[in-house]
Amino acid sequence: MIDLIQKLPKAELHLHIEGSLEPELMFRLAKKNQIEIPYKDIEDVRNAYNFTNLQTFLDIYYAGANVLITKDDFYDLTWEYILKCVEDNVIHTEIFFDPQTHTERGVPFEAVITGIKEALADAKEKYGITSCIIMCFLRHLSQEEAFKTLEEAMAFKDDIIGVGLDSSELGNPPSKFKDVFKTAEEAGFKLVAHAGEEADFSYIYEALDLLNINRIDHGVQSIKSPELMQRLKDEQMPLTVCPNSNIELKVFGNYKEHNIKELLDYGLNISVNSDDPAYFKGYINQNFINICENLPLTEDDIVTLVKNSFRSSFIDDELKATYLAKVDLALQ
Ligand code: HPA
Ligand SMILES: [Zn+2]
Repeated sequence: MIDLIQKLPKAELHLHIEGSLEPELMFRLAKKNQIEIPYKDIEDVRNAYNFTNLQTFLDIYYAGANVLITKDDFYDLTWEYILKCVEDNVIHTEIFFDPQTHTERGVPFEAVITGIKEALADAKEKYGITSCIIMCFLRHLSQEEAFKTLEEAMAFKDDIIGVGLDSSELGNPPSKFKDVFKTAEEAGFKLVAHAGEEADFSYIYEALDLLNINRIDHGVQSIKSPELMQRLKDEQMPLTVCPNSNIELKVFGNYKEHNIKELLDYGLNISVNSDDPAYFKGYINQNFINICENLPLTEDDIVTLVKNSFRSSFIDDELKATYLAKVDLALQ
């Protein structure tokens, strides 16, 4: 099974670039930029990555992002993630970034997007890896602030395929961002949102009905509503599931309790993703390995999960067909 996971080309659809900041790079950038971080060494960092829920993770994740200052820092961050894509056979990736985490600290929007974009252009040239960029609004901030961020993003519209919604879910429902998502939709952005990660399935209904999203990030709480399950199946609405994240943030007690096999068996459009791999003990292949070792997934299930990742991506139909053919070729 591990062989199969390794050899299949994959797409990743749920990856926060700030969540791919490995402790080694964090230390290097902290030193270069003279930013204080609350860790004495790498082991100290790893010990701190012991989360009890989403918020305890986010506090540490935002603190880590403070070391990112210049365009080159964002380039290096993105390039290191690309090297992991090469290792794990990810041939297409749709990455999230959180501009407000950086602009709030005085880092220009342009430095963030340009650093990411240049690394992705080099990834295409050197490795043939294709990519898109999705800008997320921080849901613990106001809709007004999201509107300001959207306005800033308009200067880089050609570089950003869609908008998303992340950060502290509980108490910040999709309805809070209804107007800004409508404006983003009218401007031609694709729409995604984290929903039903920690909060109940009513957040998934809101994301579908009020934000009109194209994909749900996480969505694992949908299992609590038979009616929602039927709808997600009928619409083949993609759910970008992140197993390691769900275990590290205690959404499920352990891998054996994860519901990905049930969601898949029901007929939902599920893909596997790494979310914040530097914080959650592994990149995409490790996510596949962890679920395979703990759940009765078959080889056909793995192929379905991988094919779903391409089917649910924002690439055009021709490239989708090319990539799906590559999956079939790898199976021969
Ligand atoms: O899993 C997540 N959920 C919400 N916000 C996030 N920001 C990074 N990762 C996450
Ligand atoms: Zn996420």
